Amino acid sequence: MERGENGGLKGPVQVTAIQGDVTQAHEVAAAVTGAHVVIHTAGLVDVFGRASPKTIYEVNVQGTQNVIEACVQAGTRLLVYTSSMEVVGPNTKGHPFYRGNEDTPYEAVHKHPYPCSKALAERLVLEANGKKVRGGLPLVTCALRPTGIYGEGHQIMRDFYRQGLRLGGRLFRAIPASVEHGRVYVGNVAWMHVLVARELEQRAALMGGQVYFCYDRSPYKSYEDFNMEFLGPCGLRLVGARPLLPYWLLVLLATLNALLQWLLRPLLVYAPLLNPYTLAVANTTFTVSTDKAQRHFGYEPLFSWEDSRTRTILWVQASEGSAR
Ligand SMILES: NC(=O)C1=CN([C@@H]2O[C@H](COP(=O)(O)OP(=O)(O)OC[C@H]3O[C@@H](n4cnc5c(N)ncnc54)[C@H](O)[C@@H]3O)[C@@H](O)[C@H]2O)C=CC1
Ligand SMILES: C[C@@H](CO)CCC[C@@H](C)[C@H]1CC[C@H]2[C@@H]3[C@H](O)CC4=CC(=O)CC[C@]4(C)[C@H]3CC[C@]12C
Repeated sequence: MERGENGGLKGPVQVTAIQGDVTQAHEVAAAVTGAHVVIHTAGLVDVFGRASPKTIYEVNVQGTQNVIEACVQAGTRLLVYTSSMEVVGPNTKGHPFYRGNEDTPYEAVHKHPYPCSKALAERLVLEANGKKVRGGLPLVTCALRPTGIYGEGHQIMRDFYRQGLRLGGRLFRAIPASVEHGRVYVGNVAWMHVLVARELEQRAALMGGQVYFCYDRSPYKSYEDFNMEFLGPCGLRLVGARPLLPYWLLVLLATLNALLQWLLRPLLVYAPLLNPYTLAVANTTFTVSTDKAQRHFGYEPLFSWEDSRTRTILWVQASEGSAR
């Protein structure tokens, strides 16, 4: 094997897939045994009410506890956790987080099961830093907090695309263009995980117990305007310079959806995109501006904004066939 541009090994890599459920401690233990470093990215991402709060807790919190325990038992010293911007905010009060970094003071108050579970899991991971693993050496942990991830495989983007096609090539603006969202390309999120996994052992004193936002050079835009960077070249247009519906009406619709979800629960899972939580997140500015990952372990985005955009557009276009 030879060395690539970034100093990493280049060439064929052997991967062994082991399927398992993070809520089952023995399955996690079997997967972790013999590993030098663990990247724990499994999670139940549900802000739509598809899964129960109990299931979200079991997967995201209990599952993470199982991963930590497995590292301790197996003597695995290095653990990288995929956390989320959601452990910080937007909070229930709708306070904007504008160009914030890892040290920006912010009142992180949550009620929704998903951010609550991610916050609890992140705390478990950070508190486990320094814990003795089998053999007596200390565990070194850190948590990465991606902002909204986009790229190939982004299901919500595909849903918006299909909805736009059904509406004759149009989407209707619901959120003011002035509400900005931090977004990060999936390839850069993955790259940051690889770098952390590579550097954590050598830089344990600096990186152990730390959190890092996952960021790149994707532009700050509203959720809808950002999606149009990809959906526009695929033939859709966003109608309205301002939201077409007044905010109070969106709140009413979101509340009705939540009520319907509750009423229909015994019969079926009604989980539309719009609910009071997703509306609040979409309608609150949350943007990150930091260089902590660059300072601590030399992170630079592997994919430029232009590459990330092109790759995502190609993926949306490729999904067109299956959309009709
Ligand atoms: N999608 C986003 O915008 C963001 C996601 N994240 C985090 O990134 C991670 C990956 O999320 P996505 O790729 O978006 O979601 P995803 O749903 O595509 O991936 C989650 C993965 O976890 C696996 N998983 C779920 N329950 C499991 C269980 N009980 N045992 C083992 N594996 C299980 C799923 O099979 C899936 O492969 C999650 O931890 C999520 O919280 C963080 C910030 C933003
Ligand atoms: C009101 C609608 C009008 O078009 C738009 C609704 C969009 C929402 C479904 C999304 C807006 C913001 C998204 C969340 C954000 O990117 C942060 C996230 C981080 C995570 O860790 C998981 C996913 C998510 C909560 C993401 C989910 C979808 C939105 C709420």
